Formats: sequence, C-alpha cells, structure tokens
Amino acid sequence: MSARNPGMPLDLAWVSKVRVNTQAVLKRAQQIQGRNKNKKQWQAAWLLRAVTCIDLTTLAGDDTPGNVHRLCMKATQPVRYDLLKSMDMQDKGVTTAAVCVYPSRVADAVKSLKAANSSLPVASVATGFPAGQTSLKTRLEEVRMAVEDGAMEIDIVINRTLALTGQWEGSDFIKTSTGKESVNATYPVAIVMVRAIRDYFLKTGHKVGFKPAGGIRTAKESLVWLTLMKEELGDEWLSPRLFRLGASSLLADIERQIYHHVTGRYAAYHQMPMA
Ligand SMILES: O=C[C@H](O)COP(=O)(O)O
Repeated sequence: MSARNPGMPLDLAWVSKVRVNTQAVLKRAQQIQGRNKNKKQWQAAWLLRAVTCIDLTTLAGDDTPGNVHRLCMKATQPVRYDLLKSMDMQDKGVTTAAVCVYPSRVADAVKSLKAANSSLPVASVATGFPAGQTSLKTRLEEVRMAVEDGAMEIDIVINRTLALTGQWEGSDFIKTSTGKESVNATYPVAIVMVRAIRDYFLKTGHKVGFKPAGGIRTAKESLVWLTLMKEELGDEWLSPRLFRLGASSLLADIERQIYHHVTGRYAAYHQMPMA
C-alpha cells in the first residue's frame, strides 16, 4: 500500500478547471484495449504480475469463517504449485496483494492468515459498504472495529452526497466502485481517474494508488488494466503498492490461462482450486 497521502487544502478552483474530452477518452480507451498483444512468454509474466496485484475478495451476505478461510489459503497460494514450478517461479513468493472482506469477517481472515504464517494484509470495506449512507459516527466506529480486528487497509465508500455537493478531500488510494453497482470499473472512467492521480502527483509530488473493482473477471481484462496503468502512469504504478485489482472471480481465469501457457491445454474451472 502506498505511503499515507498528507493531503492538501481543498482547491476547488483547480478541480473546477478540469475538463474531460469524452470522445478523446473513449478513443484512448479503445486504443489501450487494442494494445494488449504481448508475446506468449511475456503474457505469462504479465499474468503473474496481475495476480500479485489482486485484492482477492469475498463480499457476500453469506460469507462464513469457512469460505473466508478458503479465500485466505488461495491468496497465499494463488497459482498451482506445479504450474509455478514449470515457470521456475515456485520460490518467488507469488501471492495476491491482499484479501478483502466485510468488517465482520476481518478477524476470521486475520486468524486464517496467521495460522498459515502469512503476512498478507487484510483489507476491509468499512463505512456502510456499499451505499456509504451511514452516519459519520457509525462509519468511524466501523473503521475502528475493523482495524482493531486486524485490518491493515480500509476501502472507504465515500459519502456520495458530500462528493456531489463538492465537499471532498484527497485519499491514499482511489477505487472505481464497490462492485455492487450495475456499472463498475470501466476503462474510460479509469483513464479520467488515473489522469487525476497524475495531475495530483505533478502538483504535490505524492503518489496515489488506483484500484479498479467490480466485474473484472477475465485474464484478458487484467492485461488491459496493466497496460492502462503502464501507459498512463508508468511502471511504478504496476506494483501492489500503487495498483490493486479488486476482484472476487478473476483469479480462476488467470490461473486457467497460466495452465494453458504451461500445458498447451485449457483446464476446466474445477481443476483450479478456488476459494
Ligand atoms: O471490491 C471488490 C468488488 O466488490 C469485487 O467485485 P466482483 O465481485 O465483481 O469481482
């Protein structure tokens, strides 16, 4: 996770000067999607990079200590050992970036990771996820409880009422969406967001991270996201310190593509143990 953003006084004059050329952004999004033509051996390396940037997520109403435990085990060994061995990557410590759960499941996740001797961080979606329509007092209490239970990272749902009325400040990491909306992470919106990160960096010298989340399900999409980050912000934003993919079911497809790279065959989903 990136260093804390010290922030800056809210400068609405700067914000209101921002203009977005929608057609240019849509064209750029198309261009980035067309760029994704890595050679096979590089593609496997990029896919492993994507794995290390995943916040492996479960945010279901019926989450239990059991499925959170499986998620944690998958996060610590996200790609089958035999596949990693074939690529000589078995001892490179490939894990996902974090696991992401509801506040009520943080303690379960911390316990499972501790038992597995893993230092993977637990992220939690506190603050009235997904609507963010709870009082400030409740929101702060939820963050406190998640941190007390061992969460290292908190995905805060911004108060959209405040944002829409111009009352907002800077953050350490910005995330596209909760994953619970009908439209979640899209490339054109992401381009606008990462360019805001670039502008903020140029103005303050502080690097804010970016997390697209919601509906990211295929290995191909993960490669487009990496391309977008590389081209718009540079190599430094290709590490989990500044880039996360928030996803509950992306990993299975990435692992299948890696299986295909190693064996030349496609695996059924059940051959890839999943949380
Ligand atoms: O923050 C993470 C998202 O809720 C995950 O969304 P997803 O289940 O569509 O991958």
